This record gives sequence, C-alpha cells and structure tokens, in this order.
Amino acid sequence: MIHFNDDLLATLLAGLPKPLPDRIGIAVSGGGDSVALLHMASRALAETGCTVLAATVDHGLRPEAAAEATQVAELAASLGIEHSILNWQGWDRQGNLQDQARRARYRLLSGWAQAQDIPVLLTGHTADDQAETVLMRLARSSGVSGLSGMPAMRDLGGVTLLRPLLGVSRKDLRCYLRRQELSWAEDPSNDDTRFDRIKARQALEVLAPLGITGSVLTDVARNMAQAREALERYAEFTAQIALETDMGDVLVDAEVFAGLPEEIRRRLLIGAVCWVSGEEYPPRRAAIDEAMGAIAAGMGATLSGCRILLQKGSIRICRELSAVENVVSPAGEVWDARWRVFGPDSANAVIRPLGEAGLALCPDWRATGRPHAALIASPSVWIDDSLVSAPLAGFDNGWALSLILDEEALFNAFLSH
Ligand SMILES: Nc1ncnc2c1ncn2[C@@H]1O[C@H](COP(=O)(O)OP(=O)(O)OP(=O)(O)O)[C@@H](O)[C@H]1O
Repeated sequence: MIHFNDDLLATLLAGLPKPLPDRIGIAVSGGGDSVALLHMASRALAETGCTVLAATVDHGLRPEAAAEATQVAELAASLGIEHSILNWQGWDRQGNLQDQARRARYRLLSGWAQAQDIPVLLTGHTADDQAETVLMRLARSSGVSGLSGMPAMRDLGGVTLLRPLLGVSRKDLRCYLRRQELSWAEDPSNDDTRFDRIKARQALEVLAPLGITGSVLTDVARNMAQAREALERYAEFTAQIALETDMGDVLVDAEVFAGLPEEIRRRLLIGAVCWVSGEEYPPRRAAIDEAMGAIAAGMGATLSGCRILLQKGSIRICRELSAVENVVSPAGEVWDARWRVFGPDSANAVIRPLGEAGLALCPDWRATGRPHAALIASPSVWIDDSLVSAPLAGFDNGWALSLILDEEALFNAFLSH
C-alpha cells in the first residue's frame, strides 16, 4: 500500500517544474480525479516550501454544485489549504453550454491564479481522459496535433497549466481515494450518453479485444506529440524566413510558401490568421483547406475574420471589413484588440473601420502601397459623420496609431509552450 501511494506521489512530483514555484494552484471540481490530486499535492508538497491553494468553479448549472464546492472547501480546510469558490453566472442560454462553461471555467481559474500570484495551476486530467480525447479526435479526422491529445503543459493567460496525472489511470486514482478514505462527488453527466466523451468511454470497452485500449491510445498521443513538436519547430523555423508583419498585416513570401509541404503551409496560414484576427482557436479544417485551395489556384480568400490577398511575390493576410464593421471604441482606447489611435482632440472622437465611404475621402491612399481591402478594414477616427483621420490610408491629420499586437507572438505561436 505504501509503495502504491509513494509511486503516485512520485509521478505527481515528476510532472511539476523544478525548482518548485513558491505557490501552486489546484483546480478541483469535486470529482474523484481532482480530489485525489488535491490530496496528493498536499502530501507531496508538504515541507517543500511550496504553498498549495485550490479553487472550485461553481457554474450554477446543477442544484448540487454549490454543496459539492463546499465539500471541496471542507476537504481543503482539513488539509490546511486555502480554497476559493469561483462563481460563473455568464450563460446567456444560447450556444453550446458545455463549450461556454468550459471556456468560462478556464477564464475564471486563470484570473484567480493571476490574482493570487500563482504561476502554476494543476488539473486532474487522467490517462483515461487522454485516451477518450484521442478517440474523439479520430472521429473528427484530426491531424498530428489533434491526435497528440491534451498537452501536459500549456499557457493559460500567463499562468502555466499543468496536467501531471495524464499518465495515471482513473482506476489508480479511485484506489488512492478509497485507501485514503476520501469521498468525492460523481458527476451525473458521467452516465449521460449524449456526451461524446461518455460514448468514447463506452466505445473503449468494445475496442479492447482489438487491442485498442486506453494505454495504447495514450501511447499514440505520446508518439504524435513528438511528431507535433518536430512539425512545430519546422513551422517556426520557416515562419522566420517566410513571414513578416506589416502594420498589423502578415506578408507571406509566395515563392517560399508554394515550395513548402502542405502541413507546414497550413500551419503558417493558421498562425497568420490567428495573429491578425486575435482568434484563440484555429479555423475549421475544411475552411483552411478551402483557403489553401484558393491560394494554390491564384485566388484570394477569406478565413476567420481575415482577407487573404495575393499580391506580386507575396500573400497578404489582413483584417476583413465584415469582421470589424461594428467595432467602435472611443479614441485613445484599444480598437479591435489591436490598435490604439492617439490624436490632438479626443473628445467625441471614435475609432471605427474606415470602410468604402471613408476610403473615398482619402485621396492619397494609393500612394501608401496598401491594398484597398486592407485599408477599408483599418482604423479611422470619426467625429459624428466626419472623417478626422485615417493614418494607414495616408490621411493622418495630426493623429498617430500604434499596434498593440506583439510581433514576436506571431512567431512564438508556432510552438506550443
Ligand atoms: N468546476 C471545476 N472547478 C475547478 N476545476 C475543474 C472544474 N471542472 C473541471 N476542473 C478541472 O479540470 C479537470 C478535468 O475535468 P473535466 O474533464 O471535467 O474538465 P474539462 O475542462 O472539460 O477538460 P477538457 O480540458 O478536457 O475539456 C479536473 O480534474 C479539474 O482539475
């Protein structure tokens, strides 16, 4: 019994950064995996000088959720761990609830970690979660990145998210819980076969005689993660050669691009559109492939709020007017999460996209060398219906603008951290 527990604690410690940070946060849902993680962390980190803190998100979606969060608080208190309950009230009763709740959960947890000065946050994802993820991604025809499953480490808004139990089975964690006489909450959705994850869990039982087991799928994920790393480095290396930024747009060297393997072209395109649009998630595979086909055929395309324009010798990726048409902010404030515009008289002035009508008021726009499609989506200053300034279109009128996007981020994004 001692060996079993010691092995688990050693596995946990092996998955943590060295040297240990001063503070580590644990995301505890109240389910078995994260309750075990909380208990293991309190044991493994005792007397290391690293303070453990915990948080539970109450999504307010199930009547039992508040009681479950309180139970976690009690367990944390019994272990001498400071615990916070983070409430989510943001569901607008539209769209995909699971997806919104998940995004909100990560947002709340990273906000909590930042406010508490916690650099590293742990979640209780297990080897079973990983196997189910790989199986679900097979069903989505995922490529190398998707089939590499969940990374053991990723950045979450400046906080490092770690999944130190990805190599540990749910069964072993249940065994740990029972031996420690710990109780946990069973999520009722675990039996709900409307969810793909639950279907995947059941499918794994059927696939076992074929040798497609949870541990085989986690091996596949590990192999794919190595292949992914190689592709990421190739893409990052190529990006340094083939990409440059131009006032919020990305220019891709068309000749270099055309000579690259399709997988690397796809990665460059995703990196460029995500940087320009500020989108966290890549576009759908079908949309990317359609845009790649259009580029290969010598045509422009739109993708994820961006225009892709073919120019002499380069491919320009710029903002698409329809994606920012209704984006308006007071002068001096950030516009489109990308620009800040400064000027002599900011009172009553607003920033909005220049648009066709605005561009018609900028007689010198052609001299800027920027394409029409890029300029109509560029920031401009208006007071009521009068155009005051359009700096990128050659009409600054005493105003200046600065790009708040980090140009290095374009290149760094090719590597998962
Ligand atoms: N309500 C919650 N409060 C705090 N942490 C949570 C909560 N729900 C999930 N977690 C954390 O996330 C881990 C995984 O849980 P679950 O698989 O339900 O979450 P998920 O965020 O949907 O996972 P994925 O990242 O695969 O989508 C848990 O072990 C726990 O660490």
